[in-house]
Parts: sequence; C-alpha cells; structure tokens
Amino acid sequence: MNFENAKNKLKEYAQEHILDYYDELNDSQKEALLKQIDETDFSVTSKVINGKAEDKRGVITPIKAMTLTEINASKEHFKSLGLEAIRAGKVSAVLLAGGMGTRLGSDNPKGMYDIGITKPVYIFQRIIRNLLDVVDEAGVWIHLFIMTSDKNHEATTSFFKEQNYFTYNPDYIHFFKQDMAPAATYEGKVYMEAKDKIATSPNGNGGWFSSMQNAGIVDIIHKENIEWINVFAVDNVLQRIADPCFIGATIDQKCTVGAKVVRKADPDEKVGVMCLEDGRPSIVEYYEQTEELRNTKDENGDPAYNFGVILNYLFHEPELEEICNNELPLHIVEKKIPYMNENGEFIKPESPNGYKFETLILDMIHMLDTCLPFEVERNKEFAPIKNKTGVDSIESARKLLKENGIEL
Ligand SMILES: CC(=O)N[C@H]1[C@@H](OP(=O)(O)OP(=O)(O)OC[C@H]2O[C@@H](n3ccc(=O)[nH]c3=O)[C@H](O)[C@@H]2O)O[C@H](CO)[C@@H](O)[C@@H]1O
Repeated sequence: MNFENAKNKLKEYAQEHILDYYDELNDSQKEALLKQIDETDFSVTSKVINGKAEDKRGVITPIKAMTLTEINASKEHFKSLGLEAIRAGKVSAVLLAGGMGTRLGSDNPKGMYDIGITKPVYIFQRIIRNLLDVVDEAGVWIHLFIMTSDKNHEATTSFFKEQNYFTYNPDYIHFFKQDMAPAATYEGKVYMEAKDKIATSPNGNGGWFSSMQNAGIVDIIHKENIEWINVFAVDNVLQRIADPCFIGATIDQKCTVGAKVVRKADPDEKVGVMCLEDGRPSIVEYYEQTEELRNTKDENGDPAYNFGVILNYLFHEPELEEICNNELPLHIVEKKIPYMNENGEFIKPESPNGYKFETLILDMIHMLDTCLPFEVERNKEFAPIKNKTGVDSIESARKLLKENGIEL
C-alpha cells in the first residue's frame, strides 16, 4: 500500500491522525506503518455509537442441559461412540491461546505460566498432558491446532520447541495466528503505540475459524477428513480435551455443537450462560448479563440461567463453513490501552482509557441450529486461571489440581 492509498483508507474512517508523524519516520518504519494500515480493519471503530455497540439481542429464555445424571445413564454408549470417531481420525482440537496473560501480570503468553510448586508445571504442559490421556486411550494422535497472535506467536512456538512439545507428536501440532484489531479512544479515534505503530490487540476469540481459513489450516482439516473440532481455552488446567463421552453425546444427539457447562457457583460468577434466544441456542457473556437474568428463578426456585460455559465447545466442521461469511456481532470492551501521548511519550494507563473490539466464539452458537449443553462436574473439569490470587486464580487452580491427584 502506498502513502496516497493509506491516506484515502484512513480518511474513510476519520483516522487520518495515524499519519501525523509519517514525515519523521525512516524508510523501514514508513513501510511498516503502511503495511499495518493496509492490514487493519478500521471499520470496527465506526461501530461505536454513543460509546456502545448496538444491542440487537432477541428474547432470552432458559435452555435445558443434558445433566450429569442423564450423562451417567448413557456413559458407556457415548464413550464408545466418541472413541470410534477419534480412532477414525474425525476429531481435532483447537487451543485458543491468542489472548494476552496480562491479568496474571506477565508479558509472556499465558500458557507459559509456571503453576508448579515443587517442580515446573506450565499451563501448556497441563493441557498437553490432558490431551495425551485421550491419545493414550484411543491409541491414535489427534491434530492440535494452536491459535496465537502477533503479540505472542514467536514466544509460544519457541517455547513448545524448547520443551520438546511436552512429548506430543510435533507432526500433529500446527500453529496459526489470529487477526488483530485496532484499539481506540472513547470517541472512536485509534490509539498509536509509537509514531510508526498503531495500537492493536487480538480481535477476540470469535475470529478463530476465519483465522484458520486465512492460515490454510482448513485445508489440513479437509485433507485429513476431520469432522469435529474441539475448541478450548488456554486457562482451564483441569479440562478434558477431545473427551470421548462429550463427543459421543453430541454425535448421539445429532447436534452441530456441544458446549461443556457447569452449574454456576453464584449468580455473579464470570461465565457466559447458555440460554435460548428467539428459540435458538445462545450464550450471554458475563459482562452483558442483566441483574434480571442473573436472578431469575425457575418453577422450582432454582436459578433459571444456571449453566455456565467453560469455553470448551465441539463444532461440526461443515456447518462452520456455511456460517463463516456471516458477520459476528462486535463486542466493544472498555480496557486499559497503552498508548503514545501528544508529546510522543509512551503511557501505560492505570484505569481504562478506551475500547478494544472483539468478536466472541460464543456468538457462533446462535448461528448454528442445534447445541447440546453438556454438564460436567466443576470440581473435576473447571480450574480456570484468570487472576493471580482469589477467585479463578493460580491458588484456586492448584487446590483443584491437588484434589484431582495431580502433583505440582
Ligand atoms: C468470550 C469467551 O469465550 N468468554 C469465555 C471465557 O471468559 P474470559 O473472560 O476468560 O475470556 P477471554 O476473552 O479472556 O479468553 C478466553 C480464551 O480465548 C483466548 N483468546 C481471547 C481473546 C483473543 O483475542 N484471542 C484468544 O485466543 C484466550 O487466550 C483464552 O484462552 O471463559 C469463561 C470460562 O472461563 C467463559 O464462561 C466465557 O464465556
């Protein structure tokens, strides 16, 4: 992209200030900035209307989940269906590791965090170990696709190499990068990180499938005749990945998606909740749950929206291709955005100073026709690490790992 084209593109979105320092840059900086302007989707900034994204939610009603009791009654059947699919090479996994580990106060990718006490136990290591349990049981390797971002790709890939892929077969590990989105002020003006660099951040975990397409990963899926993709978060060190019982239940129920859910610990727990939206399966993310939704009770006096997603979904791949051109809703999130001020100084703000733009994986559920909310025991499958201490922290995860007999 040349200077004139860049100027025109920025004008369209009222972001011309990005080129304010262009004349001061050397040739390689100029080139880098023009490339970034070319690759960045600025249209997101025009979606800020009075500081908010348009809210187009339908009518929310409760959904029924397959409960532990129901699952236990058919466990062996589900398990054998799932193992059959795995052994036929129809199942793959996607690790979402494009987010930053900022809440842990580390600049490294979250998966590199060492949660060990007497020996190093990295988050990535726990995840691979969990997947290896199924590989050992099924007797076949499972393709694992790992989503990174511009900010952590190098660090993640070198770490896996250095750790010898935690004994996983490297032929079955494939990395791909997710796309980035600009960060902006409350007025929708894109922040600069430096004179030659726009402030960008990973564009939310909703971009995982389109990023897989852009990176050519979907070609591997086709070539290998993979039908199911188990997508999961980097931060839950206890989750079962490519869980045969979960896979079998989703196949048995003829659903396009399966979503692992837990009963919420309390109405304010920071998990998205499963529901029906205009009669179709859907999820309301925690920061968008109203007081009313959190406190509604069903006819038995139990919370009506009690099934929280743990971010472990099983997608039937062909339907993802059908919906991939549909636009996912944009979520506008207030965040602390490091930026360069008008004096050219780099500032790391103490409190939120603008918006990041994200699409979320949970919005894909509403686009697909059928979803099986599949209950799992929270003490056996949900140990998310979001914070250093307190709720959903390294401390709480260590406690749960110990309870499950895992040495740290
Ligand atoms: C949007 C989403 O799914 N939120 C879920 C997430 O909340 P949570 O608040 O943890 O969601 P985050 O967006 O922080 O991260 C979720 C996962 O997505 C990855 N990531 C995130 C952003 C990005 O641009 N790229 C990327 O790969 C992260 O590395 C992480 O593995 O986990 C909770 C369970 O613990 C669920 O109840 C929430 O519904």
